Amino acid sequence: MRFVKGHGTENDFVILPDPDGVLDLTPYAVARLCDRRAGIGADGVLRVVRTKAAGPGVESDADAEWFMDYRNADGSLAEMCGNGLRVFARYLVDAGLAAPGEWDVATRAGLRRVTLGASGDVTVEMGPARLLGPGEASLAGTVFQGERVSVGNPHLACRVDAPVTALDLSRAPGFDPAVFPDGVNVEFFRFVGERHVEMRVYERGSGETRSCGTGTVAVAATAAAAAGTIGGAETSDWTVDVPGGRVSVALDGQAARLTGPAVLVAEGEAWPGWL
Ligand SMILES: N[C@@H](CCC[C@H](N)C(=O)O)C(=O)O
Repeated sequence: MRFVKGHGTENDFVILPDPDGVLDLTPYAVARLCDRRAGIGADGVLRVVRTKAAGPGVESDADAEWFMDYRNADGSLAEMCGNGLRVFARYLVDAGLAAPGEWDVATRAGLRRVTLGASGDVTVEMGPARLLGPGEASLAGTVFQGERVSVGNPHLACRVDAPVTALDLSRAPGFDPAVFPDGVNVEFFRFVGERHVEMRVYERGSGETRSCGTGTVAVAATAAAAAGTIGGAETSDWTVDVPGGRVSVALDGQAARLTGPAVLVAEGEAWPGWL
């Protein structure tokens, strides 16, 4: 099994080229690949498959040649992955499977437009960030109030006043499964300047990661609402600092564009029989 390793602001992925959809990618295989001691190590897997070969549940006539089949490190499926999509697009261009420019990628959350050159940052149209009202999560006995946000996948963006480095994210935040029946990605963010926030995230299915693209959009939308710059015609550009680097989020009403790096670091072959 051939693989490529890449990351977007240190949210890292094992990329599995599978253009014709022949791989039997079980949750067990994903978890083994993502294992940082016994496997290759990653926050998730990006299977690169032609939309028409992607199988049940994916519209084969979708107006996109490629489907991003994203899996969390524990093997679970997720609807969307913003950092993963930048890395996915960079892989397609570097591998000669797509030309630099603008085109759509199919995801479980629908089509997402990517824009990229032959090198450099990648921009992704993230679709709407829907603010769904208040919610809460607990961390080491402390309850944090936040905003529930859908960016295709579920988020809870909690504003804090202290530096986010002070938080203990070694354990999963607690939440009410009746409020989040499909689980939730929990972000903690703090304003550090005008339209500038820092955040940390505990991802559903992957644990604490060094960045989460959909999470940065959830945070920017929540921060913009707190600052009174969302919901109207007004646009706002946000800088989001994460442990793995920095991304920008441009908001226009509910629409969001995420821009940031996408880096491919290695390619290889899984040892025959290992999985
Ligand atoms: N890291 C991703 C989000 C991956 C999916 C998430 N863990 C979920 O289960 O919804 C990103 O960059 O958006």
